Amino acid sequence: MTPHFPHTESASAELSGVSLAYPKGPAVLTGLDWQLLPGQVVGLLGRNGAGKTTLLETLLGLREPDAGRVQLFGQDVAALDDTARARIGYVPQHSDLFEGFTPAQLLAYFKSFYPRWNDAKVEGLMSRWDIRADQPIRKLSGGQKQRLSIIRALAHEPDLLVLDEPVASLDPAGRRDFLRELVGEVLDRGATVVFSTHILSDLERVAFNIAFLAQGRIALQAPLDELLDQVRAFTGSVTEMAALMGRLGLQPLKRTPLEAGRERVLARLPAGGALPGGVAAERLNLDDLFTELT
Ligand SMILES: Nc1ncnc2c1ncn2[C@@H]1O[C@H](COP(=O)(O)OP(=O)(O)OP(=O)(O)O)[C@@H](O)[C@H]1O
Repeated sequence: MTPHFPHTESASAELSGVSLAYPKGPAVLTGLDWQLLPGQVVGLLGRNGAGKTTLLETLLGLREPDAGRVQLFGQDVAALDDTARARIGYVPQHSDLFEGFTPAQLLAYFKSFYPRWNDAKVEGLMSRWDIRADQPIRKLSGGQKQRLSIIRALAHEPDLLVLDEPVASLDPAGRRDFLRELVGEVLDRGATVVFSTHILSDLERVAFNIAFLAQGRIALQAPLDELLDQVRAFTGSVTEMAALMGRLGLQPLKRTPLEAGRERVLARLPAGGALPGGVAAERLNLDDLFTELT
């Protein structure tokens, strides 16, 4: 189920024509367009090195693109005012928490920066996620540090929450609880949550939007249940495939040449669209989609 929020609200994040290459390095983002709306939970999928971290850092204004425009809450990311800044929460892939602080000291420190801070939420999560507030952070396990970093990012109730591989060091129970919390954020307040992950099964638990990053662009973004329902693989000769795509009015998402002049074409049927009789097509699961689209 996709929650609906008023259309008048502007995108939480909007990237247009964003390109970025590292000095002497590869082109990572190549004319990328992306829009994140209030009320969306978006899982960002891409292979190792596809540029997920680079994309999230660029979205947050931590990296300056070579070309294109990044706007958060309708403001240019390079010139965000303090109010807009306070609406962002970020959990980097490797959090640098102050190891000598206790969690209580760390949270008190961050609290001082934000006009809004939900103490009840912090206390609830600290006890549910089993983090002692009064021992030095360096004594926490990797998973506990990651949870603390997530609590820090949720505490000021951000309208845009960006998490880079947040579940990597959480155990399966921790991941499930964490995902529930994320979805709660969205349903409660219409926040936007975007996170990168490699763990496909996590995405299957909740009706997330999935964005596939490949060749420097968002190849496709849609609610997972729609993708599983609508994306099909067709196989036939190149001429048959071209005729079929034309007849059905479909845009190929991916074409893979096969032997003997045949090809496999991935395309997305329109919502509620049915295939005409006699046309065979294969459904894909999330693993297949990941392999084909990233
Ligand atoms: N600081 C940097 N300088 C030069 N090249 C970089 C830098 N950071 C990343 N890269 C390169 O840019 C590409 C994208 O890296 P990035 O970390 O954004 O990918 P990713 O999708 O997050 O990868 P992973 O899933 O492995 O975390 C890679 O080829 C990487 O080697």
